[in-house]
Amino acid sequence: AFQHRLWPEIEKTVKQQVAMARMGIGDCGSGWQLFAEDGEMKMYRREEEVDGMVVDPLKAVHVVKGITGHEVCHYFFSPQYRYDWETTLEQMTVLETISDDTLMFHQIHKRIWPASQRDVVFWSHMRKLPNDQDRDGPDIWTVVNNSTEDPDHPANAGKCVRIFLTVCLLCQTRVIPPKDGTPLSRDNISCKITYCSVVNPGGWAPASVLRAVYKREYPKFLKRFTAYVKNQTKSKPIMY
Ligand SMILES: CCCCCc1ccc(-c2ccc(S(=O)(=O)CCO)cc2)cc1[C@H]1C[C@H]1c1ccccn1
Repeated sequence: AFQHRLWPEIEKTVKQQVAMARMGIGDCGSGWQLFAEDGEMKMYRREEEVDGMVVDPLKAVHVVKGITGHEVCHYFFSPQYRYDWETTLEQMTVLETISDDTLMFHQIHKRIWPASQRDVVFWSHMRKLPNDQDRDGPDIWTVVNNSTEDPDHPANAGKCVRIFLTVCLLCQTRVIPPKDGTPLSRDNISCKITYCSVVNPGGWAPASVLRAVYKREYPKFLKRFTAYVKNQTKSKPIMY
């Protein structure tokens, strides 16, 4: 297939991000601290600063009944649904359709007082991965979003401060076939979701403001997004 200029970077980043997402939290010695918990959802962060700016890596793990990894990645990747679940989104533009599973976006997010408004340009790639642990187990699906440059959208040219991010959504479907051999239903499936993100807020913002924003926004985002996928899929055939 035609090699897009970004393809080598996409390949490398996807492999790297999937490997990191698959690594567990490890023991508390690994620096991950649990900062939010809600039922099956657990959110961890590491406190890290680059040039005095908070860039705390985040890792969330969640198990959601009744949906598959393919469905979670489909609704996360596809632009037509994003305004339904991404509450901090003010504007989203698809800059380029690189292939049917790879898009480039420009997003302007709502201003969060007292910080200035942010925007981001990133490529987004969705992929099915072989389940190398359990050969005949269901596939693993992932979406990786990674900041990139776009000559038509130079950083910090307008009113927004450009942020930089790397996000990996890794989904493993679990199927527990019913004993009595009846056909599979959504009661027999669940999805283990691992969401990893590192956001560099671009221009300076007070560490206390950023950490408060993340503490509020990330749990809200993951709960709202997964509830959205359950609602969208509940009366549709299962997409494996
Ligand atoms: C002073 C705040 C500076 C940072 C503002 C900001 C910008 C982008 C983002 C962001 C951009 C993309 C993604 S995604 O996972 O790729 C999905 C596609 O939208 C995710 C989060 C986050 C935040 C921070 C609000 C915080 C926040 C945290 C989770 C969700 C929403 N908002």
